[in-house]
Amino acid sequence: MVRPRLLVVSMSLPVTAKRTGEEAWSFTMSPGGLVSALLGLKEFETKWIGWPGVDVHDAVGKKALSIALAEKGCIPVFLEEVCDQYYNGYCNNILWPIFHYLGTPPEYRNDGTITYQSQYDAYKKANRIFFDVVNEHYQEGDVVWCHDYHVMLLPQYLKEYNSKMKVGWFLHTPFPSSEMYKTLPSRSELLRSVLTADLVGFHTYDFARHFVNACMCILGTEATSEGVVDQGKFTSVEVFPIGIEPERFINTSKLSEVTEYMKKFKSDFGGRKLILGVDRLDTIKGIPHKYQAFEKFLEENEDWRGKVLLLQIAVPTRNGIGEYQKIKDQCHGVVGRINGRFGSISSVPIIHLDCSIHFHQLCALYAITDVLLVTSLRDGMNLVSSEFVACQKGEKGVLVLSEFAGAGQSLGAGALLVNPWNIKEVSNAIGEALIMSPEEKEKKHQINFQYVKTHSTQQWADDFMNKLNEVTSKAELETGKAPHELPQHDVVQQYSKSKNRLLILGFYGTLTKPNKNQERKDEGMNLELHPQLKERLKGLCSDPKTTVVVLSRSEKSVLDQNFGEHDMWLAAENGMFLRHTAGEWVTKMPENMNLEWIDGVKQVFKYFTERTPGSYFQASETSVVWNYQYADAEFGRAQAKDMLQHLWAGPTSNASVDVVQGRYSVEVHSVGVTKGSAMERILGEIVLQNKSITTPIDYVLCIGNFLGKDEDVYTFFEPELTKKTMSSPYYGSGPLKKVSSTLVDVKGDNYFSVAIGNTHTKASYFLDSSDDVVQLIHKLCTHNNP
Ligand SMILES: O=P(O)(O)OC[C@H]1O[C@H](O[C@H]2O[C@H](CO)[C@@H](O)[C@H](O)[C@H]2O)[C@H](O)[C@@H](O)[C@@H]1O
Ligand SMILES: O=c1ccn([C@@H]2O[C@H](COP(=O)(O)OP(=O)(O)O)[C@@H](O)[C@H]2O)c(=O)[nH]1
Repeated sequence: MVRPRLLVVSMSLPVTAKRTGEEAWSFTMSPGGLVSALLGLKEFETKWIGWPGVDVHDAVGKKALSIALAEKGCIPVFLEEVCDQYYNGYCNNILWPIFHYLGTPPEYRNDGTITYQSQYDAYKKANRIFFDVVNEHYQEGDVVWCHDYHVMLLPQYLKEYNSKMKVGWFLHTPFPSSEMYKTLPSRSELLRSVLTADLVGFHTYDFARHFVNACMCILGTEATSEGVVDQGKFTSVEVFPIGIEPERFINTSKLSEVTEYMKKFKSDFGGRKLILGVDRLDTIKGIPHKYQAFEKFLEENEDWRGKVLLLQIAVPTRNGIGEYQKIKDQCHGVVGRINGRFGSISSVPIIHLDCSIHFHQLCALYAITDVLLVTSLRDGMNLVSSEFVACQKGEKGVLVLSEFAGAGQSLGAGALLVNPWNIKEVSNAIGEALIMSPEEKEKKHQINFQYVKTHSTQQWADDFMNKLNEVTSKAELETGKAPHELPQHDVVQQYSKSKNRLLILGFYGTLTKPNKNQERKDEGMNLELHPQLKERLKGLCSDPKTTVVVLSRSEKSVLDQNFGEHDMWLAAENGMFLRHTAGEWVTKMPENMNLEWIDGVKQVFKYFTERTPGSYFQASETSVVWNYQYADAEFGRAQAKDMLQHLWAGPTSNASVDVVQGRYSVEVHSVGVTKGSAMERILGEIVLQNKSITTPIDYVLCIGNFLGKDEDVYTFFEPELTKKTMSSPYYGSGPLKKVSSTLVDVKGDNYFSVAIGNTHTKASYFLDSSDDVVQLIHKLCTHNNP
C-alpha cells in the first residue's frame, strides 16, 4: 500500500529552538511523551507542524528558523502575541486541569472579574494560525493528523475549507467524565469541531466512552458502538493505546556508554536500593504525593532508612504558569523536610533534580532501578512506565503504577497498581516492591515486556492510519450514495413485473399520520395507522404475490390492534417477536438475552415522565422508550441529557445495553437489537412457514423512519450483501436449504430502500413524509388498474 504523506500537527514541535545569532538557531529535544512517541514514526513521510517553543518577531529570524527546521522535517507555527493567552492560558490553565479532573483553577472560581473569554479568543486565533500553516503546506492526498487538546478547533477549520481532507484527531490526555467536561463554557463548540474529523482516537476505552457520553449529553447526538452521529454525519471513535519505540530503548541500554553510566550510578548510590521517578514537574504527576508516601514508608520502616534512595527527575515544563512555579517550591519544601528528617551526613533519602537528563543517562537509570514509582493523579498514558520496562536487565525491578494513568490499563497486570491519593497504600506498595522475590519480579516483568515490545508507536500509528483510511474510504463510497428522491414510476413498474415481492414497512412515521404541528395527540401513546391506509393496505396484502412485513419497535399488542385484520407479517419490538396475522406470535429473541436492567430503567423513565409534562414512556419486553415529542422541546432535550446521566450512573452502568438518543426520544434496549439484525431471523421464519415458496423474492421495497442504529435494515438486501448473507450457515441447514441459493434475487433495479424525511441515511431513496407512502401504496394497489 502506498502510504500517504502525513502532516502531524501538535502544539509543540519535537525540538525547541533557541536563538544563538541573528540568523542562527540551536535546538534541544522538547519534553514530554507526545514528542517521544511521535519521533518513533519512521515509516511515514512526515511533516511536523507546530510551535518552535519561542516567540520570533522579525522576518529574518523567522526565515532562518524555518530553513533550519525544514532540514528536520518541521514547519514552524509562529503564534506571537496570542501564544501566552493560548498556551499558558486556555490550553494549560483551563483545558489541561479540566481534562485531568483538577477543575478550573481557583482564580476563575474566586475572582468574579476573570473570565475565560479572552483566552478562548486566543485559542480560536491560534487554531486559525495552525489552519493557515497546514493549508499552506497541504497537498492533495495528505493526511492531517491533529494531536491533542491544543488544536480541537482545527478539524472544523480544515473540513470547512476542504471537506475532502482526511483529518484525524488524537487526544493524548484523559477525556474526563461528562460531569467534569460540562463545566467548560466552550464545551459544545469544541466537541462539534472534533466531530468534524473523520476519526477521533483516545488512549483508553474510558476516555472514548466519556467523549461519546459528552457528545450525547451535551450535543444530543446519537451514539453507536463505533462512534457518534451528529446532524447526520458519522464520526468514528476508537481506542489506540500509544506505545514507545521499544528497540530504541533496548538497543540504547546495550551501548557501552550506558553500561558505564550504570556502573557509575550504582557506585554513586552506594549499594542503596533505587526508587526512580521520571516526570515533567506537572501538577498531575502527583510528585508531592509520591514524596509523602515515601516519607510514610521511611517513618514506618526504620530498617530501610539509609538503604534506599528516591531519585526524582523533575523535568521542567510550562514555566510560564503560576501553578507550575508553585509546585516546584512545594516539592522543594517537602524534599527538604524529608531529607532533614531522615538524612545523614553521608546521604539523603531523596535526590530531586529540576532538569532533564541525557537519553543515555535515562536508559542507564531505568536499567538499574529497583522500583519505578509512578503516582500520577491522572495521566493520559505515561510512557515512562513502558520505557522502564524496555530497559530492564538482569534482576528486574518493579513497576508501582498509579491506577489513574492510562498505562494502568495496559501494564497493570505486571505492576503493583496503586491509588496515589492513598499515601498508606503507596507506602505499602514501596515496601512490597522492595522485598519482592526475583522470580515474582521476573514474572511481572515478562508480562509487561511482551506488551511493550508488541505495542510500539509504529504499530499505534499504523493502526490509526489504517482506521482513518478505512473510515474515509467508506465515507467516500457513502457520499456517492446520497439518497435520491424515490422514483415512484420505477417502483410501480418493477412491482408490476415481479412475481414474488417483499415489502418491509416501518410503523411510526411511515404508516402513521405525519405530525406536522407537533401538537400533543393521543396517538402518542396509542399509535394509529394512517386513516387513508386501512383500505389500501388491505388491497396490497391480498395480492398473493406480495408479502408485507410491518417491522416496528412497537409492542405486539399495538401491532395486533392496528394490523390484525390484514393478511401480513408483524415483527414487534424490532423483530424480537413475529407472527403472521393468521397465526400466533413466536419469539425471535436471541438466546441468553439478559433483561435484568429493565425494571431499573423503567424507574428512571417514570421519574422523568412525572417531571416532564407532555412526555411519556413505553416499556415492552425487550426495550424501554421515553418520548418527549409533545413536551416543550428545549426542556425535553435538557431532561433527556439529565436522564442519560441517571441511566449511566445506575441501571445501565454494567448492563449489556444500547442507549440510543433519537430526535425526541431516549431508548434503551439490549445490545444487538436492531432491525437489520432481526431481518435474517424474520426471513427465516417467513420461509419456514411458507413452505410453498418456490420462486425467489424478486422485488424488495423497504420503507421506514428508522433510528440510525436500525438503518442496517436498508442495506440488508443490497445485492452484494445478499449473496454474503444467503451463504451464511443459517441458510445452509433445515428447511431453508432448498431455497438458500435462490431465496432472494435482487439486482439493484428491483430493490428500493427508502427513508422518510431523512437525507442522511443508508437508504438509497427518500420520501418526504408518510403522506407520500399513502400515495405510493395507492399506486402499488392499483398498478394493474391505474
Ligand atoms: O508540551 P508541554 O506542554 O511541555 O507538555 C508535554 C506533553 O504533555 C502531555 O503529554 C501526554 O502525552 C503522552 C503521550 O501520549 C502521554 O503518555 C501523557 O500521559 C500525556 O500527558 C500533552 O498531552 C502533550 O501535548 C504535551 O506535549
Ligand atoms: O529528562 C527527561 C526525562 C524523560 N523525558 C521523556 O519524557 C517523556 C514523558 O512522557 P510521559 O508519557 O510519561 O508523560 P508526559 O510528560 O507526556 O505527560 C518520556 O518519553 C521520557 O523519556 C524527557 O523528555 N526528558
